[in-house]
Amino acid sequence: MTLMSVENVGFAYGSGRRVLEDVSFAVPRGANVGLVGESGSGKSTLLRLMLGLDSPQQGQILFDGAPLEARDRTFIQGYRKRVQAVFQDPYSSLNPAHRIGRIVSEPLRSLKVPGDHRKMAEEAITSVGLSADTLDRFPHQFSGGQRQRIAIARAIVARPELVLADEAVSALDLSTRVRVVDLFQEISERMTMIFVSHDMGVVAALCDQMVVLDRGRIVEAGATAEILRNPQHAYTQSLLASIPRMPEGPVTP
Ligand SMILES: Nc1ncnc2c1ncn2[C@@H]1O[C@H](COP(=O)(O)OP(=O)(O)OP(=O)(O)O)[C@@H](O)[C@H]1O
Repeated sequence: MTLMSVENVGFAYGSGRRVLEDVSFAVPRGANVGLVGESGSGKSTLLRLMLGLDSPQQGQILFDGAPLEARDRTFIQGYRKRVQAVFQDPYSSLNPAHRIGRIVSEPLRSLKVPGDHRKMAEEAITSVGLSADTLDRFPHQFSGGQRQRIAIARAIVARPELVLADEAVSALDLSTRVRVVDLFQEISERMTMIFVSHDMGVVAALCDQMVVLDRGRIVEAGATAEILRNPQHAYTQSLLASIPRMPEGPVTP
C-alpha cells in the first residue's frame, strides 16, 4: 500500500525558474526509498514539500491518500505526528542550552502526546544505543555520531509512520557514518523511510528503491539493486562511477 505519493509536482522559488518539474513517485508503506542527485538537483526542495513546509505550484503530494495542505495548520499539526525528519548537521540541530531529555521529548510536548514522556524518551534513547542517563546531559558532552543518534531518537520518539532523513550521515566521519548507517538500517525495518542523499553509497546500503533527480527532473527510478546493476541513464552511471567503493549492504549485487 502506498504511504506517500508525489504526483506531477512542479515548484519554483518565487518568480524564479522551476527547480522541480513533473516529479512523480510513490513510497510504499514499510519501504526505504532513496532520493539521490547532485548538489542543486532539487532534493532539499522536494523534502521541504514532502514535510509540508511549502506547497507545490503544480501537482500534489498525498500522504495516506490525503493531499498535504501546507497552509492548513490543523492538517499540518496532525501530519507532524505522523512524519518526522532528521537533518544533516547534528551540531546545529540540538539546542545547546537544553538537556538531552528535554530535546528528545520535545515532539511529545509539542504534539501533546499523552503518557509518561520521560519513559518514552528513555525508550527512544536506548533504542539508538545510548544509555538512559544520556537524558540528563547536554549536547556538548557528546560526539557528532552520538548527537546524530540523539537527533534520531527525537525523530522516532513519537512513533511516526514516516521518517525523512536529509543527508543525515554526510557530516559524520567515515567510521561514525558506518555505525549510524547500521542504526538507520535497524530502525528502517520498523518504519517507512525516505533518505535524501547525494551519496549513492549510503542509498545503496539502506534503500530498496531509489529515485534519481537531475536538475529537478526524475531521470531514473526503481529497485535499487536493479539500478545499480544496470543504470540506464548517463547521469546515474556518472553518479555510480563517483562512488569509490560500494559499502557492504543488502542490495549489493
Ligand atoms: N530559498 C531558495 N530560493 C531560491 N532558490 C533556491 C532556494 N533554495 C534552493 N534554491 C535553488 O533550487 C535549486 C535546487 O536546490 P536544492 O537545495 O533543492 O537542491 P539539492 O539537490 O538539495 O542540493 P544540495 O545537495 O546542495 O542541498 C537550486 O538551483 C537552488 O539554487
